[in-house]
Amino acid sequence: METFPIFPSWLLTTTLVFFMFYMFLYTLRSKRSSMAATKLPPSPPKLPIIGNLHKLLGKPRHQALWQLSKQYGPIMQFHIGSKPFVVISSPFMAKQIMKTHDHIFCSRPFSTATKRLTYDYLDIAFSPQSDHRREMRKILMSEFLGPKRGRLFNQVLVTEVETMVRALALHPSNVAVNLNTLFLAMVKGVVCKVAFGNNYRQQPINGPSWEVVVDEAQEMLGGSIGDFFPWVGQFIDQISGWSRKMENCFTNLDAYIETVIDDHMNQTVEEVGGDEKDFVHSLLELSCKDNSSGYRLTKEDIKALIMDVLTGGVDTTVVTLVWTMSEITRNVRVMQKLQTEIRNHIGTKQKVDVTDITKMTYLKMVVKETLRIHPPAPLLIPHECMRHCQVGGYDVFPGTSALINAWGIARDPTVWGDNAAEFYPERFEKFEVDFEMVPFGGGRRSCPAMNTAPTTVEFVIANLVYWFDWEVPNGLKNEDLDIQDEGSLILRKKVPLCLVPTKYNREESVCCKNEKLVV
Ligand code: HEM
Repeated sequence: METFPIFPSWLLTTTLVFFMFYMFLYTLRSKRSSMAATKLPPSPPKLPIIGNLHKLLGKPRHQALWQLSKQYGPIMQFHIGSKPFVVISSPFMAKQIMKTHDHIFCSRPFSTATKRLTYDYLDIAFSPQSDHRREMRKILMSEFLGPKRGRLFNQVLVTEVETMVRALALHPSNVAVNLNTLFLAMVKGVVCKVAFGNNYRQQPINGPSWEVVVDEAQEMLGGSIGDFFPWVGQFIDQISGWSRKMENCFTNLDAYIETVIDDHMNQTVEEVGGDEKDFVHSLLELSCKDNSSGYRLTKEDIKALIMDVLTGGVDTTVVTLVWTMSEITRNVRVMQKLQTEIRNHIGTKQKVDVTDITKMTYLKMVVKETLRIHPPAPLLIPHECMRHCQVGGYDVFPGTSALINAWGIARDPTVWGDNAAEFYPERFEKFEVDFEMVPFGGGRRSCPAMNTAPTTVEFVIANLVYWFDWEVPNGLKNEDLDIQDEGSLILRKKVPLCLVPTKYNREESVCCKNEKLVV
């Protein structure tokens, strides 16, 4: 019996064969035409397995990528192992990523360390885009960086800076001070006192010191072999000891944060005191009730927020202070002009107030110029693309990470002129900045402290150059100060900054060595 009486079987078979052949041709054609329509950014030739990794060998990443961008253009496709990147090297392309397509490039890539150190992506800085992350960012802005905490922040900053200035005034004459150590103690003091109520210097944490653990965490956040070479890389992470080191680092930091939270939970209402509430007190309050968006913080959320403050807030500020002092010391003209501005402004007053800073225009230009020439995060934090889009006429697909070369863009002579490599703060008298320098990133993932952090740096620098003159030790000229850098996630001065302070004698307007300071 025939199955389809009005359709003879030979006709059915022939139709089916033709249909399948047509579908095959159609698929082939559409595949070809979609390939032809896809325009990927230019890319250096890749090697099997490692991709373009070999192109990064022997030089810091931001420098190697900047060099390659000269050959391949302001948007360049790049592979490290199996992971695709686009490297962004011009203000126009940076604007495309952080403004035009900000809603598409506002996620972050996965990595083993970011997942672990952020309590499975409960934080702000390293988590993929989500409603939870937006909520966390709002909380940090209102409870730590906003005006609510402003009074306490200024109080603590002034006290810590006065302590630092007093210590410097008592320093033996002609002996160099290690400013890296000094700045770290001061910034840590400010951040910890505003966030936790005290420095927690004495708190026991298992194993290495607080500074070592935070340093290690930052190094780990830069990525591991396993992030770029699944399977083999993860195996290497295991046998090289990286995974164990990361686990130890997490355990140490978590123990520290746990101590801070438990101490706060054990405090009585009287101990807390209305005006003196710190960041952790506020977070704990938020964990007892829904906030205006109907969200209630968990203990893990609080830990992730503290982790962001520790890993994001301390080192970046210290590095900026070190670079600012380095540049003004080696640029004697800038130092003298800055001292004149500050000393004229303060006049016969007994001290520098936070409010004085707003009127010091040259000081602001000096800090801005430092952030231009030494952006602490030279490639920012990668912005991950969430869906297909076109950037500068090229296709970029989801899962691609954008590395924005803040370091290269801010030194480009085609943008900044022939003196791009020179430390010249006066350039900002005329230059209106848009995406020509992005030391704080941009868009939804920009640094939430971009308005407050420069003020902290300005206040510290104003005090240091007001109260002291600075010299490079060992008879070297100030102009010869070594400013080599190192690092990938954070770009630091390679050798610690050691300088000799000489107290400024306000009465005689001459310098006399090592007098007691009246602050
Ligand atoms: C001079 C000091 C600072 C510099 C140069 C700096 C720089 C940066 C940069 C480059 C980013 C990445 C932006 C991007 O990917 O587009 C960032 C993100 C971030 N910074 Fe800062 N930062 C500084 C101070 C601080 C401070 C004091 C805090 C606060 C506690 C902080 C908290 C954060 C957080 C939470 C993020 C993640 C933002 C997000 O992904 O939404 N930073 N910072």
